[in-house]
Amino acid sequence: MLEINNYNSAILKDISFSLKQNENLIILGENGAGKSTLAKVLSNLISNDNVKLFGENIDKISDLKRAKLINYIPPKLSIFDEYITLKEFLELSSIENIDNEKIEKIISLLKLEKLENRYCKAFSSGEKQLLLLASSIMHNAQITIFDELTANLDISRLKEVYEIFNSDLLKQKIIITHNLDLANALKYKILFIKDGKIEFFDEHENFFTNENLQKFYNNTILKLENHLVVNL
Ligand SMILES: Nc1ncnc2c1ncn2[C@@H]1O[C@H](COP(=O)(O)OP(=O)(O)OP(=O)(O)O)[C@@H](O)[C@H]1O
Repeated sequence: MLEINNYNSAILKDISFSLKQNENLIILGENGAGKSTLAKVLSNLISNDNVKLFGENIDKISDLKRAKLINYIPPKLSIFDEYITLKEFLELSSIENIDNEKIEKIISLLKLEKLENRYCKAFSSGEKQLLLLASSIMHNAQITIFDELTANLDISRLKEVYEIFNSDLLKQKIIITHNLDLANALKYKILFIKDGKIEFFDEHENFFTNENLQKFYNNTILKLENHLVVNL
């Protein structure tokens, strides 16, 4: 259960909504709308007393407990140790004991065997995003927020990530994306933010109507069969 009440800042305006336990969410909105800022507020990277996690005020929860409850995955991997390998990164992603069997399973699931003992700093953008996904599965928080995880993934990787999002491998998920086809296929609840304000918060089927696509995307999106494509 996640709740935010009347959050205001220079960027976000009167933000209130709640998610039930295990209810997943997609956050949409144009560049600069406030999506990443909202994610940082929800995970207390921007500290506040407007968010409640499972009934408790986020700023009153200990760091360890908060890490178990919510995990923000940023758009880009930051490496503080240039000699850290993928396997070592995954070992550090566990909150509790290091589970080597789980690490091997995740490496195999995401087909990362070739990268296992290589230094993360040299990974391509897409490989770094797969590492972030693997790390989030190791961390296994109650709620994971992905900020543009799929931005650099090729089509077959995108499909694999879609399947992971569609499975129960991760618990509750909040996904920030510009990929409307992914948002449409996942069928999560939708939150659309514009200029720091929530313009839409409801079920998926009420968002992806031709009327809304016109309203929120100014005729730049076409619905072809059940897919959304950019009208170039
Ligand atoms: N630390 C900051 N100080 C000042 N302005 C900021 C700061 N962080 C973000 N902003 C501004 O707040 C607005 C919202 O930024 P945010 O990163 O939340 O947008 P976004 O919706 O995630 O965009 P994008 O889709 O481009 O990633 C932008 O105009 C941005 O320039």
